[in-house]
Amino acid sequence: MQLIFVSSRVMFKEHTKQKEEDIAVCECKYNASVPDSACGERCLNVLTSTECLPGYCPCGDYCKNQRFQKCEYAKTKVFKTEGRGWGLLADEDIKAGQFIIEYCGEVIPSEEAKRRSQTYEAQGLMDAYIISLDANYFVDATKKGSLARFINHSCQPNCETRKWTVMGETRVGIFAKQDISFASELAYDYNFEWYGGANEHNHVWEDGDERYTVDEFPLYDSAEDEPSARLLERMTSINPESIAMTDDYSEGSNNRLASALNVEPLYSVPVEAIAVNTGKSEPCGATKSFSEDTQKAFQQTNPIISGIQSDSAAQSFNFSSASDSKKRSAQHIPKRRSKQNGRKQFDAKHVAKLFASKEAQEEVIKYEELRKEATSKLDSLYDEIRPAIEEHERDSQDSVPTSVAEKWIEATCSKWKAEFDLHFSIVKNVVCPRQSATGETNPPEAEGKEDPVKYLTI
Ligand SMILES: C[S@@+](CC[C@H](N)C(=O)[O-])C[C@H]1O[C@@H](n2cnc3c(N)ncnc32)[C@H](O)[C@@H]1O
Repeated sequence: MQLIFVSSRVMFKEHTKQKEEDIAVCECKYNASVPDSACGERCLNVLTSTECLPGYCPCGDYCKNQRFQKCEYAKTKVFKTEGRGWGLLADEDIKAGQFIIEYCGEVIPSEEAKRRSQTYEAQGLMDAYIISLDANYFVDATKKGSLARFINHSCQPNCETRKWTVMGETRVGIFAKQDISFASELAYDYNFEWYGGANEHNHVWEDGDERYTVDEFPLYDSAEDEPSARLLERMTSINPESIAMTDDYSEGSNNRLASALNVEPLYSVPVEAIAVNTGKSEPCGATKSFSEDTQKAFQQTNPIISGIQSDSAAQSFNFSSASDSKKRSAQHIPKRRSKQNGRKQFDAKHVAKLFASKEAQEEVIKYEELRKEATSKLDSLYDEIRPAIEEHERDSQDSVPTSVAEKWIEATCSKWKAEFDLHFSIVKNVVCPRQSATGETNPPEAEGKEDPVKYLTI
């Protein structure tokens, strides 16, 4: 399996041989009477989520810190769930913290992930199998992957994803969050609650897609990080379109089944060998079907699973993987900003002149000023927090400090609000025109006799 995994990397990403001086060598000494001595919890490499390299670890063959390399997986089995397509269950008792399986697939750069996600979406594939790996790469388990691709989402998961450095490269593993008993369904939190719903704009694949208005919008990682009700209220009231959800989720199940059967596993388990547990109801309750909203949110997004939860993310905000493709790349941030700046703008002063009433003109100009102010505040805030964002890029971590993310949300919301107010004011004055002093509803001197109504489409 490892070989295939590596070869799949070669398709898009050269496997770079680690330089000798970059290899992390721990200081453990194997002691037969202390089993944990050979790279257990206190091993320096384990503490930094880095696997020891065979031939370099002082504990030699006793080293216990090569789980990805040696594919030390727990026993698992694919089964048919009710309403969630295929799922994966524990085929033995699993201990809390235990490495269960690596999330294998084709390692592809973000541009390729973007292209594929669009293709899968166009093909009607509703299941999401693409997850972010690091700043620039994604793992696509749609066509080739390990059994980890069958693990479903749960908001009360018994597993979690963790990133490890193995031979100098980042890899993603599924780990038990708690003791898991035999026959329990495995599940982790896809962490997408902000992905497909209110933050559908984080589906930022389309460079030319002007539907989405927010750049570098930090996402919340866990319940502890929930934004204040005030912010949420502002976000949803300002951009109601972004939470509009459509489509019926149930249609996805056929595609799910087809895709499960078409899968080309990297794993050596033939698909026919998959145990199909049709008669059984949900084995453990760890995974519930998505709520209606979540299902719709899922369907609305392209097939990309949201970000991998990093160990350190507990008190931090998390960028979603979908948005990661752009957000995480240092080159992308300025590019996106210039795109944002180059977005079709309109001249509010010119629009204001089209109104007959002085009050209407003043109101539009006032809101235009407020919009400019909010935009420039957001721009200067960007410069202020840029080091933190870039640090995040370098680390390839999923998190930026909460304080930075909060500031960003606040400023972004203010900008949204200012834009909304401006647009609202124009629409209101077009729909309910105030009369000018001369009793006219349109300005006699309107340049070129433009129709103000056309600005409604701006
Ligand atoms: C990584 S796949 C998981 C395996 C998938 N169930 C299958 O049959 O191949 C992710 C997809 O499974 C479905 N899924 C995952 N968790 C779910 C849940 N709790 N309820 C409903 N569908 C779920 C969604 O379609 C999602 O895009």
